[in-house]
Amino acid sequence: MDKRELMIVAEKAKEMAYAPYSNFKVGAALLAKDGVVFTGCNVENASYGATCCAERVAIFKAVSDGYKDFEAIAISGGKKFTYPCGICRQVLVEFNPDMRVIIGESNGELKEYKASELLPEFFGPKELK
Ligand SMILES: O=c1ccn([C@H]2C[C@H](O)[C@@H](CO)O2)c(=O)[nH]1
Ligand SMILES: [Zn+2]
Repeated sequence: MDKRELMIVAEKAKEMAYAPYSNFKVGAALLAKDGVVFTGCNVENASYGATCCAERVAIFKAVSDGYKDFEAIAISGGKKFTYPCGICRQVLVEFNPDMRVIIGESNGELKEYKASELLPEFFGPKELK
């Protein structure tokens, strides 16, 4: 699956977002190394801090289904590029600092980063060994 196809899956996942407070819907599509794709959407809560971002929903779904090796994640949010928040960046580098992070604009333009580029000098699993 190429990055444009992965972004289309993320756009579709965004339709499931539960975002009655921010009205900012986000979808994510996470590509595992064996080709399986997991989706996520943001899930908000009346107790705002209980909200979970689309990216983490996708990662946690995948991990709970036994997947830990991820190749790429596409994120679809607003009209402009929606970058993952700090907490999600931390969760992405945990599993693969080289994971490709694909973000897009409504005009179809895509940008791609490595997860570690978005969180330089991160605290990770190696610190606890
Ligand atoms: O990359 C992002 C940025 C924001 N959000 C969600 C969290 C919250 O529900 C809403 C507004 O911050 O967007 C995500 O899911 N992913
Ligand atoms: Zn986040």
